[in-house]
Amino acid sequence: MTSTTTISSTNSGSAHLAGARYGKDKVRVLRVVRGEKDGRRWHDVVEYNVCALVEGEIATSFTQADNSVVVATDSIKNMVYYLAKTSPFILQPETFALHVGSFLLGRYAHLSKAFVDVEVLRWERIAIDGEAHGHAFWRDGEEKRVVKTEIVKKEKGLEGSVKAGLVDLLVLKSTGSAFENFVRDEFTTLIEVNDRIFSTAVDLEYTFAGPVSISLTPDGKVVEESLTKVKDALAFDTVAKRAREITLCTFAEDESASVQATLYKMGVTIVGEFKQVEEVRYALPNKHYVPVDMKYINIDNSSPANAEVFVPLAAPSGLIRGVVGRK
Ligand SMILES: O=c1[nH]c(=O)c2[nH]c(=O)[nH]c2[nH]1
Repeated sequence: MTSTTTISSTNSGSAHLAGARYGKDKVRVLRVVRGEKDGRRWHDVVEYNVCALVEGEIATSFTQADNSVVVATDSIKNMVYYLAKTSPFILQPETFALHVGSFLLGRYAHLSKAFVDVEVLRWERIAIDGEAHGHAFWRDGEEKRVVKTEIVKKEKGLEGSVKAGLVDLLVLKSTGSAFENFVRDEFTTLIEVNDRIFSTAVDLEYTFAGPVSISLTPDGKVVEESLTKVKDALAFDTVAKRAREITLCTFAEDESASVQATLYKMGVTIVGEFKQVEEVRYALPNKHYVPVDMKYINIDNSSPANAEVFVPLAAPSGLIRGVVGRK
């Protein structure tokens, strides 16, 4: 049996377009900034995955097949490349994201909001005899720095809000972690341990206080000085570096009573150190490593003191989320 479906503008009933946003995702770009240091080549490279979406007076492109309001996603991609070449902020992902969004809104009167996310891939300088190389890099793991921006058109200029953080920072400690005194009832099979492996893939997001203002010239050009001001005021790179250090240091040093308790300490430290950070959010999967039961060969590999051989459990994993805000 064959069936056909007819879609016409008359059969929408009480349905309506409740939201509309579009753009280009996974715009992959590597930028080289060539320079010199002490008479030798000194290059900076960044590799970004950019997602740039817009909202505005675009409803008719959905409801009436009206493409006259559509800036092609292909053109949005080309604008990302254009700014990767020309933006003075290309090496600073938060400001670059704000620049891309502001550029789109400044250029097109019918667009009112932009959502620009950037993932930063880790290219670290290769060290030769302890000295950083000028133009050779290695991929230092799959961890990514992430940036999420929202730019909104206001009567005068633009307002931006910024969240940033990191994902997939894999960590493991072989002691200094316990889990005791939890609820015990007929569903409890887990034994209490005062020493266990703690491993997680850190997903961290911090929200900057805002919104920040970004200026446009009367003909819609982004005033770069206004972006410089935002960059300097919020110190994006310092926060990124310290938030990562605080996460690693707290993870390593804390005598952890639980993932929950360690997460809270990390968040409190970041909020305490940076007044421009309003909120810190972590999602920490508890990547379980289970001691192998070796009773079959009369070996104790299970008690915390003797557990040395472990099996990583891919699934299930715990998942602990927490948000630390400012009072
Ligand atoms: O740190 C932990 N928190 C939990 O909530 C939990 N639940 C569990 O089974 N193991 C753990 N570990």
